[in-house]
Amino acid sequence: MLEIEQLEVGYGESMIMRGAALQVKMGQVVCLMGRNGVGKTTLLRGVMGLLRPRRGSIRLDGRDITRLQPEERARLGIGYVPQGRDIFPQLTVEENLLLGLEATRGRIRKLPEAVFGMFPVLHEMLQRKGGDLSGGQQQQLAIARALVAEPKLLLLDEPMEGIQPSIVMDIEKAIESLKARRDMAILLVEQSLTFATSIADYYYVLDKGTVVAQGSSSDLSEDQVKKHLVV
Ligand SMILES: Nc1ncnc2c1ncn2[C@@H]1O[C@H](COP(=O)(O)OP(=O)(O)OP(=O)(O)O)[C@@H](O)[C@H]1O
Repeated sequence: MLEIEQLEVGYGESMIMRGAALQVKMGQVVCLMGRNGVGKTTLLRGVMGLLRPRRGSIRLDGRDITRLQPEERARLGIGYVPQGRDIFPQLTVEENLLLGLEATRGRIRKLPEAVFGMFPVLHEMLQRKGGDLSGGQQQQLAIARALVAEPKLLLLDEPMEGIQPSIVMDIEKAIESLKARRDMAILLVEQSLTFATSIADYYYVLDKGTVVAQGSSSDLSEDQVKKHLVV
């Protein structure tokens, strides 16, 4: 459903990704790994259209989206949860979630109940300001805001980073339940070997602007992690 070929993307003249190729199939959870600064976030931003690629192509369900604007990609069903719980602290939880519906341009008008099934705390805190939530709750809100638009491809940038263990478990469960539905593909940046081997189907390791290792997550071994990921 997502096919990236020979992608070159970066900032100004500095190309961070230099020929990355990867695929995510419908129903799969694919884990993007690599040392700090190798360009995992840059790749996700390229897929969302926040950075314009210099070369290469990005296809969604066979359609070339390489030149489309982020809003158009959102409308085609890409949801993006950036690193660092990018929610609006002054708006209520409900208002934050309603903003997530904007991407659908009226296709979905009501917040889907399934999101509250996944993160019940958000239902309890609907009228609270986003800024009053704990870090982990804000991350749940950021994920829920992407989910209300019912994306078919969800991009998650280190959703578990710096979050208390109980909420990490909730987020892992949410990802598992999304995977079980088999109507969504998930591409996420995550460094935890346990997560990669337990929930993800496939992994890619990035280094020096390209993919240096990939395979089925069940084959991901500690040796490979040491070889590619430990500084
Ligand atoms: N706005 C920017 N302008 C210029 N260079 C940038 C910008 N953002 C990131 N970079 C550079 O791009 C490179 C890749 O950064 P990126 O955030 O994609 O890496 P990452 O693999 O996601 O790292 P981390 O795990 O630390 O988040 C880094 O060298 C970084 O300094």
